[in-house]
Amino acid sequence: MIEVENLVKRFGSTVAVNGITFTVNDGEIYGLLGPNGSGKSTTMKILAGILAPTSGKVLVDGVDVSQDPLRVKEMTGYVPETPVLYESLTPIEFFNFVGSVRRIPEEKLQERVDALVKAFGIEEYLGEMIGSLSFGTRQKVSLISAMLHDPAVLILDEAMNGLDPKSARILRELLMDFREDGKSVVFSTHVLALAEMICDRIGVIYNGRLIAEGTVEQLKEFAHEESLEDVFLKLTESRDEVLGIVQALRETL
Ligand SMILES: Nc1ncnc2c1ncn2[C@@H]1O[C@H](COP(=O)(O)OP(=O)(O)OP(=O)(O)O)[C@@H](O)[C@H]1O
Repeated sequence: MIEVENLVKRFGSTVAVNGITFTVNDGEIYGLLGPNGSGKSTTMKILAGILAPTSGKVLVDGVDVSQDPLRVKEMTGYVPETPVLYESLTPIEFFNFVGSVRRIPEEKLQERVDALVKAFGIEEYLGEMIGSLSFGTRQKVSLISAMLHDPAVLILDEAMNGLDPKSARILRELLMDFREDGKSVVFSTHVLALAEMICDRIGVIYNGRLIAEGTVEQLKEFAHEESLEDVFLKLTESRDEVLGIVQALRETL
């Protein structure tokens, strides 16, 4: 379970996260939606113990991320928006490195590496340097490394980026199993159809604030709209702007 209370993050004069409160229950996939620069990645980095909040509280299974970020990192698997990987290692060397840092018993590590590598179909790249791999394959390496220690919580920042349809489906199925096992997932995406498909609840972030929260049906009701896209555009005050831009383009082109 993840409890976020009145979270604030400032970078100098920029308020990236401005008093966000939400809870992700055990066995729940929580989607974070919001326009570019609205504060999703910053929020997720704080949840993962990567970034310290300016103020507010984050508890992961009752552990305060400000007081014990190491414990939170042990419980959490985090996939950043841009994979941070060692370019000169091969995937297998990287998985072994992650295994030793996370102190995963040898046998368990081997078992999980084998299963996840097979699931994402990257067997043929295990001996290549990570720096030489395609974007999608690097994303798979990042995903696998985040799941090796069987975390109780997964923080996935646009994790479907670059995945082909087969791998995207496999990740979706894995997330369903994750939910079934009572774990918590925070999932950001710009692909609204994907959010609709996998998220139990969605929080809409705009200008660092959580402006709406609920199931897709609740959000549609709240915004009096029929599609999640219209809900999103209305809540983030983008719809009139989109119409204006399209109109101007039509007149010009
Ligand atoms: N390290 C940093 N230093 C200064 N400003 C930052 C830093 N990280 C993020 N910001 C700013 O904080 C705000 C929120 O950024 P964030 O990356 O959290 O947005 P986002 O919702 O994840 O955007 P996107 O959808 O484009 O990934 C932006 O104004 C961004 O420029």
